[in-house]
Amino acid sequence: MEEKAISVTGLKKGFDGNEILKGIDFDLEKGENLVVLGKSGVGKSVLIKCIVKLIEPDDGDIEVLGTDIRSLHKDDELNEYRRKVGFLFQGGALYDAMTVEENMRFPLERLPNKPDNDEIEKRIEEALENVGLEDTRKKMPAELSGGMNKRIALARTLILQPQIMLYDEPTTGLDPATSKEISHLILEMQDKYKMSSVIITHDMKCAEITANRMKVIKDGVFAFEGSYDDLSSKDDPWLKNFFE
Ligand SMILES: Nc1ncnc2c1ncn2[C@@H]1O[C@H](COP(=O)(O)OP(=O)(O)OP(=O)(O)O)[C@@H](O)[C@H]1O
Repeated sequence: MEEKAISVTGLKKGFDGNEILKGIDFDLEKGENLVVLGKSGVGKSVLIKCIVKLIEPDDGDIEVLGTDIRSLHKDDELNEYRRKVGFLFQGGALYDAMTVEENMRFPLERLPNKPDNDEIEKRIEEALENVGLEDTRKKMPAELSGGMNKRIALARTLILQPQIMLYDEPTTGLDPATSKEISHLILEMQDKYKMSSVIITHDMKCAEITANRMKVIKDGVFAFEGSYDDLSSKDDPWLKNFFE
C-alpha cells in the first residue's frame, strides 16, 4: 500500500475533562490539499497541534510519512520532524525586530547542515520570488501590510522545503481580495513543490480555491467528507450554514 503523507486513527484529546476531539480518523494522500472545516472552538487547531507534537493526544495513532510520531522524543528528532512538516499558524508571526531578509535567513542558519552563503542567498531569493515580494528584503514587518506579512511568513516556512504543510486559518484577518491571493498562492506552492497540505479554514472561498477534498468536524468527529461541489450541494441544514 502506498505510504500516506498523514494517517490519523482514533485521535482523542480533551482538556479538564471536556473531550474536544472524540475519535478523529483521516488520511492525507501525498500531493493532496485537504481542507478541514469546522465551527469555532471545535478543535481544529488542537488537531494540528497534535500532528506537530505541540500537544500530546489522549488516545489514537498519528503516522506521518510512515513514522509513528510517538517514537520521536529527542530534540534533534523533533527538529528534523518539524522541518518535514511546516506549519503556518493564525498569527503567522514574523520576528518584529528583524528585517524580512533576516526573518528568512533565521531558519536556514539553524539547520544542522547549514547551507553555504550562496545557497542561503539563492533560497531567500527564490522564496521571496515565490510570494512576489522580492523588493521587501530590507523592510521591517511593521512596514508591510497584513497580507504581505502572511506571504512572507509562508515563504519563511517554505524555505525549509517541507514535504507537508499545515495551515491554520491562513486567510483570517485579511480582506477578500488578499484572502483570494493567499489561497491561490497555497495552490501554486502545492503544485510547484508537490506538497501535501492540511488547510484549516472557515473561509469558504479559500476552501473552494484550495481543496482537493474537504472534511468537516462536528461534535469532535468528522461528520462530512467530499469535494467542495459535493458538500455545497448537500441538503443537510447544519452543513448548508457554512455555504451561505
Ligand atoms: N492548551 C489548552 N488548554 C485548555 N484548553 C484548550 C487548549 N487548547 C485548546 N483548548 C480548548 O479546546 C477547544 C478547541 O480549541 P481550538 O483552538 O482547536 O478551536 P478551533 O476549532 O481551532 O477554533 P477557531 O476556529 O476559533 O480557531 C477550545 O474550547 C479551547 O479553549
